[in-house]
Amino acid sequence: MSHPLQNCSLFLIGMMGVGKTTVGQELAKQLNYRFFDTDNLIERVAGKPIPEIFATDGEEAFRKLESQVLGQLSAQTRSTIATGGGIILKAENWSYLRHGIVVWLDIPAPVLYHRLGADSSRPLLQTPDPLQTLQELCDRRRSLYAQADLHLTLSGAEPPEQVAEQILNELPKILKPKSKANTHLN
Ligand SMILES: Nc1ncnc2c1ncn2[C@@H]1O[C@H](COP(=O)(O)OP(=O)(O)OP(=O)(O)O)[C@@H](O)[C@H]1O
Ligand SMILES: O=C(O)C1=C[C@@H](O)[C@@H](O)[C@H](O)C1
Ligand SMILES: [Mg+2]
Repeated sequence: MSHPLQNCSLFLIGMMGVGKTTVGQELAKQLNYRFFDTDNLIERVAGKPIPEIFATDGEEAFRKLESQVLGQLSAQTRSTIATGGGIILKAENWSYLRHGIVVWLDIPAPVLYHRLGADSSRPLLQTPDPLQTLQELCDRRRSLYAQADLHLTLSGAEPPEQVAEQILNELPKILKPKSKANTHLN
């Protein structure tokens, strides 16, 4: 039976710690899709971990690599792609994200803080008050994340399998009305 996705790729966006990597892997398993992670590919291209890229080359250089990696991935079909939390910052990146369906995972900042704990692999959170930084980043980025095709508001208590199922259940709602709406327009 063909899935309504029709081989289209899924891009997961959202703040660091929302579970883009974890849920992306689960979705790939359920859909029999390939899985890619921009953060992981950036580290492979640069030959060093993200905190080191930020420390030695700067955020600007990281963002450049991020766009390059996303541009290459946008040519892929049948893939779930976990993106970095800041992928939504550049307009250029949206032209790549629009090659697939964009899903925003949205979890309150305090839950993200609890999840990430003392994880030092997120350079933007190396501040005196990481919870406040997370909250400010969430607030500043909200209108950009909101450009996604699908918005999942989660409490953070849902296991990854359930989040993946919820995405798959909601996809037909955003895929079908599009063609129906077009028919109504004629
Ligand atoms: N649904 C979930 N329930 C509980 N814990 C989760 C869930 N999803 C992810 N986690 C945990 O939260 C942490 C962050 O998850 P993950 O790395 O998938 O987030 P991310 O969105 O990819 O973050 P980043 O943008 O920094 O790459 C991990 O420790 C992961 O095991
Ligand atoms: O939110 C962000 O800007 C980031 C999130 C991570 O996924 C990494 O891409 C990097 O740490 C930057
Ligand atoms: Mg990730």
